[in-house]
Amino acid sequence: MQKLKWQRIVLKVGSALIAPDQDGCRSRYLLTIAQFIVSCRSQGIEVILVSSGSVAAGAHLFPKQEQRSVTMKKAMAAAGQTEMMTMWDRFFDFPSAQMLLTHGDLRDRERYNSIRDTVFTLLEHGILPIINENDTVTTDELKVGDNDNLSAMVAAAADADALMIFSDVDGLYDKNPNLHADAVLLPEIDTIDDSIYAMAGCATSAVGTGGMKTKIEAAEKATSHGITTYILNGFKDETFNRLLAGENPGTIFTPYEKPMQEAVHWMTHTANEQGEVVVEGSFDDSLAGESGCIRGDEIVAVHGEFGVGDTILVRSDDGTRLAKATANYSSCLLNFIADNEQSDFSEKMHDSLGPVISEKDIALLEKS
Ligand SMILES: Nc1ncnc2c1ncn2[C@@H]1O[C@H](COP(=O)(O)OP(=O)(O)O)[C@@H](O)[C@H]1O
Ligand SMILES: N[C@@H](CCC(=O)OP(=O)(O)O)C(=O)O
Repeated sequence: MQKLKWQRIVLKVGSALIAPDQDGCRSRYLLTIAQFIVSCRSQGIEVILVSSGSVAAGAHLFPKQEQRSVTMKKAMAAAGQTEMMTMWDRFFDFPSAQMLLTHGDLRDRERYNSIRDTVFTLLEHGILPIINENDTVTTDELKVGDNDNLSAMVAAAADADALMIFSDVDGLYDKNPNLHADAVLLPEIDTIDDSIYAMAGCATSAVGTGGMKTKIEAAEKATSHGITTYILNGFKDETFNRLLAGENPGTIFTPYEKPMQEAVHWMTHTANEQGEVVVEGSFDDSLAGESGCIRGDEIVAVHGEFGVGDTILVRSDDGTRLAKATANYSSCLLNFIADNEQSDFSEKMHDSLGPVISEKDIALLEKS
């Protein structure tokens, strides 16, 4: 076995691997994944597991005809999560730790930092973090909604160098292989653009969420942070043998040559904007001015409610999304400045508090 090049990897395991018969957890596929985790760790690679499957694992505890409602799925997740953790834990002779997260946690910078600290501390002590979305507490507003995107956010937070998404197909095909017999597997993707998204269809299994679309979104998030991303078939032993031999058994997405810095990546891909400011004219006029920041008197309108430190969207008055940024002023104060445009209040605020947003806290978005 050759020495693998990764230092820290995130493995994402889809529901179909956890509960292939939709009748509780099965060890059939997990045993091979667990052996892969053990092999990686024995080579000194730090592993973080993002495990889907709590809903699928818990389903058998509830009557079939009642399983459709959101409330019932939350109950299935609560019961299935314990079953799933018990199953994982049984495979290892080292400790594992459960972390249940929501998008609400990840997009709050303090909670995000706390998640990072916990992951690093667990890894330092040889404990395997096993992460899932906290389905029982999430609302539409607070959830990531699929573990592909969650795993990419986790990989970025953990500064991983590879993200491996184990699913029920060999990788990304030019069209859904479960619907088209002539679909062709794409072994390597260098650039993720609309043509790649156009190939992605929905999940066709009863337990999957998001299909290929969310896996490509995850690959985009991860590769922009310099993380090599794979989509792989977790049903096949061959996948793991080939990975350990240093080969690519599925689809590999190559990382950006110039990855985003961690804080900019978080702002772009994880933080939700709490509100927005509209600035006059183009990006070049407003953001790249001589001070490299936005001043109160350059703001045309303020939408939503946000406080100091919240992430906001900067939009130009023609609707273009220019950037995400950390607000140095609250929406309340900005509205006051906008309402008192004629006075010298804005100038005074700028002199005393500094710019509304400053260069170091801006993540530029592509012009659309
Ligand atoms: N272009 C494509 N290439 C491969 N699979 C695709 C494609 N488009 C849609 N799919 C579907 O995506 C499914 C995998 O996604 P999903 O069911 O959500 O898996 P998981 O539970 O592992 O997250 C495949 O079983 C397949 O039906
Ligand atoms: N959090 C959910 C998994 C959601 C999800 O993304 O599922 P999958 O598409 O199988 O990775 C659960 O544990 O059932």
